[in-house]
Amino acid sequence: MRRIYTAAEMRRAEQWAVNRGVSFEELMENAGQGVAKDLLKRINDGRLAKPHCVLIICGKGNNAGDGLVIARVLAEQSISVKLLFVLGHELSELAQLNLDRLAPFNIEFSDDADESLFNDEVDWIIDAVFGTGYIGELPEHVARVMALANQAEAYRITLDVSTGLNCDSGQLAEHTFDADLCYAFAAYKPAHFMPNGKSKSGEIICLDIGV
Ligand SMILES: NC(=O)C1=CN([C@@H]2O[C@H](COP(=O)(O)OP(=O)(O)OC[C@H]3O[C@@H](n4cnc5c(N)ncnc54)[C@H](OP(=O)(O)O)[C@@H]3O)[C@@H](O)[C@H]2O)[C@@H](O)CC1
Ligand SMILES: [K+]
Repeated sequence: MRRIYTAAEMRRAEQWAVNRGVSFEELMENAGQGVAKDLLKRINDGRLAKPHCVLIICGKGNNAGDGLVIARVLAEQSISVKLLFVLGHELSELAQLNLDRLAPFNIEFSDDADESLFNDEVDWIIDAVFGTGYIGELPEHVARVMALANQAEAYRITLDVSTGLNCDSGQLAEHTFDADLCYAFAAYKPAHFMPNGKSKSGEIICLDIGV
């Protein structure tokens, strides 16, 4: 059955899962591990080339937390990972926990969205800035980073929803992340089926994360 949840319905479903005994931490781990597993499968069966370098653009909420789980799994596979933080370093508790777990790995961190970060070395860009928690307008400096990501010669992957796209209304900001591949967590979001949202999501895969 195809589930389509708004941001509010998603939060309720996550809370029910937690009430049944799954932790938020496990849900995040399942989300990140699920994405990494699918990406590694695509490398193994030849649908994607193994990347030399993956740039993960992180916000400060749990969407960033998912990205940081993926960073760990890719680093464990000896894939070079760079992290760019665009909303500062005051992260959600779970994002911080997963950032701390990257300490044993040699991962470059930056909060300077310099054009040189988006060079030819980067084969994949993962958008972990905003998911279902995005409200209001896309901050100008984030829009600038998304524009650089969209111009880069890289394969673009987004987590849950493309940054700049409102998952409930389908409203698009200028320079919304233009994904080739989108991983929706637990359920599709309404915008995935709206023309605006479809145009910025690429192939959409819905992953079961235990919700
Ligand atoms: N919950 C769970 O168990 C699981 C959740 N999962 C993942 O979490 C995602 C939802 O996470 P989330 O709720 O933390 O929101 P997210 O999209 O990361 O961003 C919110 C942050 O951005 C900020 N912000 C918002 N709008 C803004 C704006 N216009 N301009 C500037 N800032 C703005 C806002 O900050 P605030 O304004 O509140 O200070 C807040 O800090 C979901 O899509 C899925 O990927 C999975 O791991 C599975 C388990
Ligand atoms: K995202």
